[in-house]
Amino acid sequence: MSDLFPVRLEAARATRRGRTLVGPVDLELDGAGTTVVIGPNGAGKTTFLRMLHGTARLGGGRIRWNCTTEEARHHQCFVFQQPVMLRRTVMQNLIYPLRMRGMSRGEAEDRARRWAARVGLGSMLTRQAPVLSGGERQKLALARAMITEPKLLFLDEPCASLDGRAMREIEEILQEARAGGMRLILSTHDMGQARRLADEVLFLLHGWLHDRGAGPEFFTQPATPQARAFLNGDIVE
Ligand SMILES: Nc1ncnc2c1ncn2[C@@H]1O[C@H](COP(=O)(O)OP(=O)(O)OP(=O)(O)O)[C@@H](O)[C@H]1O
Repeated sequence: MSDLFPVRLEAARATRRGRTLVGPVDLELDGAGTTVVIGPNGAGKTTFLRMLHGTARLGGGRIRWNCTTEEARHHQCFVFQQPVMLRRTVMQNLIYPLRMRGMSRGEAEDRARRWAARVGLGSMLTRQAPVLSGGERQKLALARAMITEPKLLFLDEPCASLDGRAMREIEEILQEARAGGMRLILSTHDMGQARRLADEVLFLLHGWLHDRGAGPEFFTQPATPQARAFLNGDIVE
């Protein structure tokens, strides 16, 4: 299997009913670290992630992975802001993607136990997923995505419904995954989280990639006045 990266977006546009929601975007992303996508409400962060993942309609331009699109999709997972759960137990939710990939039940259950413990759901394996709290569901969604060891993980506002402690736990898991070589692309409204996690920042505004920078520098020296205003907490129009 060739690596997924670099991935190149060439005038890529996400459209819906003839309307451009994001783009055109020209961008090359390489294969290491964490890219954090920020921007005001409605700027297009979710749509941008979905366009890269292949679940938002590409209305123009191209996205070229360093392998076939099929291979690239096979090695990536997406954690949605409102995770969709099977109406089954935590254990069944965790083993499902592994069983789909042909893993034996015993091996899948072992791995599910390890991951449940890792995200703090070790005592909830027999609980029905729909009765979990928002934060627990978010952790289950993360574990269910990471359990398949994707090379690339998209996360849309992964900590939106979490308290401080849960957020720290999730960030630790993400940092570990990154250290282990998993490529992360995530959106967040939380600038503290963006600073803690970002190797690279993409700033979107009105569907445009407005600014881009390496993590630490972006936060101290954003290139555009709009990004500066956004980081200052001003209203950006
Ligand atoms: N399915 C859809 N149909 C029509 N318009 C859509 C659809 N999904 C998103 N949009 C529009 O596309 C634009 C970008 O939305 P998107 O959810 O990607 O932004 P966002 O930056 O993730 O927003 P937020 O921070 O509020 O989650 C918005 O104007 C939104 O209303």
